[in-house]
Amino acid sequence: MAPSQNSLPLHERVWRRNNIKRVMDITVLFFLILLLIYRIVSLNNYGVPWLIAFLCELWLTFNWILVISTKWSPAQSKIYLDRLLQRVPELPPVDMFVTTADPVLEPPIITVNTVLSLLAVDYPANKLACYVSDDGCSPITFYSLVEASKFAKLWVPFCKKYDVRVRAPFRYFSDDKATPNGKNGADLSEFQQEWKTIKDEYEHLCRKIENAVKNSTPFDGDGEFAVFSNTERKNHPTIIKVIWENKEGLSSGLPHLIYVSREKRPMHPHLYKAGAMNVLARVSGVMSNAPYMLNLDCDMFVNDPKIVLHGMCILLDPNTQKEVAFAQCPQYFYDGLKDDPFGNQFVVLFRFVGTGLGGLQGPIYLGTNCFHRRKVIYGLSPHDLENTSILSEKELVRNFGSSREFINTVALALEGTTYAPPQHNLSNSVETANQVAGCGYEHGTGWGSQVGWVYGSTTEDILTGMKMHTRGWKSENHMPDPPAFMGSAPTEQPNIWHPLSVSLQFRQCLAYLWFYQWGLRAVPEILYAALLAYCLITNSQLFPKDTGLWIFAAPFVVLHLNSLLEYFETGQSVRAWWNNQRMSRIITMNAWFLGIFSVILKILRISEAVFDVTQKEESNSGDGDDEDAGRFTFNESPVFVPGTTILMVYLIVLVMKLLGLQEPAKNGNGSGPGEVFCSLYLVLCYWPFLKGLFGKGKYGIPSSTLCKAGALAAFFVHLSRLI
Ligand SMILES: O=c1ccn([C@@H]2O[C@H](COP(=O)(O)OP(=O)(O)O[C@H]3O[C@H](CO)[C@@H](O)[C@H](O)[C@H]3O)[C@@H](O)[C@H]2O)c(=O)[nH]1
Ligand SMILES: [Mn+2]
Repeated sequence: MAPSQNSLPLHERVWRRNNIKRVMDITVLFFLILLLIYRIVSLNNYGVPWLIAFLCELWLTFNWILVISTKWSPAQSKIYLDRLLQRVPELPPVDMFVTTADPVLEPPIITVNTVLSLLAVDYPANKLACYVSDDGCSPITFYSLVEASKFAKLWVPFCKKYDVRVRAPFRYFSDDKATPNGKNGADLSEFQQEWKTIKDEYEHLCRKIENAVKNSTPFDGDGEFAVFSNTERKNHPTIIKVIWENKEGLSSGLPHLIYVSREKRPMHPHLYKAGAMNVLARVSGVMSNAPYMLNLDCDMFVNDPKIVLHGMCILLDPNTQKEVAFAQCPQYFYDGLKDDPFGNQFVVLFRFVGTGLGGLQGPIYLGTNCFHRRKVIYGLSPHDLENTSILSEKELVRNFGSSREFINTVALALEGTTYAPPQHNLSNSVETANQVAGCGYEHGTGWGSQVGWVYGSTTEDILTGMKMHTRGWKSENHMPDPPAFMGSAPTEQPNIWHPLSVSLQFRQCLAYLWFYQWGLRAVPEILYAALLAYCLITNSQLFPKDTGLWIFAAPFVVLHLNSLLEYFETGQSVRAWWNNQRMSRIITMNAWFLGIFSVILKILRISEAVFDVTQKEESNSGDGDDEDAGRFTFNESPVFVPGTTILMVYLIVLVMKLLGLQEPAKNGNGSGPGEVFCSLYLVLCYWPFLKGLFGKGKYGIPSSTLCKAGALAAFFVHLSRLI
């Protein structure tokens, strides 16, 4: 019997065939095991260096097993939008969150674009509310949003009328061609007329915001902005402003827009983004209490206007209601530099590890581009769903805090019986919202541990997602083409010191490090590099010279071929592959290596973690002919010391080898082609540093770094000759 229309799923997991990849992966594993056996068998002849090499290779093999297991059965979700539209008579409300933290590092115009792209999504506007959390407590950000909401009254109808795809105006207008999206059969000249008007309006908006940024104190004591006077970023009361309310509840109108700056007091912990998200959860709870949430960082924008509908296909599917906690879209960046010189695009990572996780319990939560269920954020686990008895009043207060009004909305959200938001207008709930956004509200409650975004790490996203997974929820990948969301690509080289200078808890750190397959690999990688240099200096062997050498060459070749194929499969160039290959060596041996250090310092309580917000840029010039765009820049940060040291050691070693300055080999076992090849490979990886040795200004390695690295390198060479 054919399934009735109503039992057809709204979404499905589609498994990808990947037998060729499996064969390749297993081949690599086979060679790695062969190599380990070879090492053990011949250990007696070579002593300690081979033992260390064996341990490093053991680690690599272990890591590889983890990788294979993650990638083994990739799956992706396929959604059926038409079924959703036919079947679901009433779409549920969705609350959309944007976080921003610093009006300087995160220019308001970027946040404005994120917000505009959200306000313009294809979804009944009376079901949407957009909340912007501003940890910068900036009147300029507020002002920009007020102005943006005025512009939105033109922008949103324009987008919908002409079915504009990219609804972030700075991206839309970066393409100078005024061509409509076709289908609507619109009158071309009418379109061009409107296009021109809207473009002018957008430029006007940009100018207003720029001016506000320039004259930084124009708002003192002035009406709406009075609340911002006498505030400091880290010391101010809660500020909540309803910038726009869709009072008539028009589905074709504009979604609500609410500005939220949570209370900050010097003695209260800031709790970073997780703190901001939890305040957003509560504030939206008392205002619109939508059963679903979408959250975006301020530098992401909607790239597919149907994305909220997509998200609902996954979360409303009757088959997943009891299983899927969240739907995660990848974090792609537009306008990355050609061939990804800094290896920060992660296309291959999302494609292979992302889909791999998609075939397991589901992708990790990336902190942005994600749809959540409110009740899961509130700590519900799948088996609580059967268990209809809802938490007692006392338990609710213990977990969620003492606001009665808020507790009532929590009870509704947990029951999930009704979509209906509280029937009142938003301004009536501002007072309660102020209360639940206070910095003392969470004291003694379950926020940050039992409920909400998890505290204790600035990678709150991974922890929060992990918590849901450990409660038994699944998650789904959603990777439409074109991508659902795009971010402003860091066109600078990544601030490679940043990832681990944040406060990671150790176990969380392990999970995080493993996931990106860098992290702890810094230790064996640095060891291996040191060992190789040592062997060349002392003219001893790390690799066999006879036919045994192929046992080492084979996994090296297959491993590289394997990853090269992944780049081809995702439509990238050899160059992009090599850049990423190189960057992963550099990042591992520099940033992660120092990161491990900082974690150790943190464990020993010697240093406190710091968190800085990543600099965001509004770039829309993707021109690849800017020669310096892909060039590495250096500064005096300690992060460049290990890399410079390694490069210097290898240059010394290669010169020694060339000039025959090595010690005479003991019993004829001198270093040979294997060692030389690997050294050349490493120098090639460090090419940007080599250029840095000769570069000028910010493109050159500063002399203090050169001195430190030089001293370390000389010390290393000397030490190697001693032992
Ligand atoms: O105290 C803070 C710090 C940050 N943010 C916001 O958090 C977001 C992410 O911060 P960003 O500096 O962009 O960090 P990234 O390292 O680029 O972010 C990645 O890593 C974070 C931590 O794992 C995730 O939360 C993000 O979603 C993910 O994009 C931004 O919107 C910030 O405005 C706050 O609201 N309050
Ligand atoms: Mn970011």
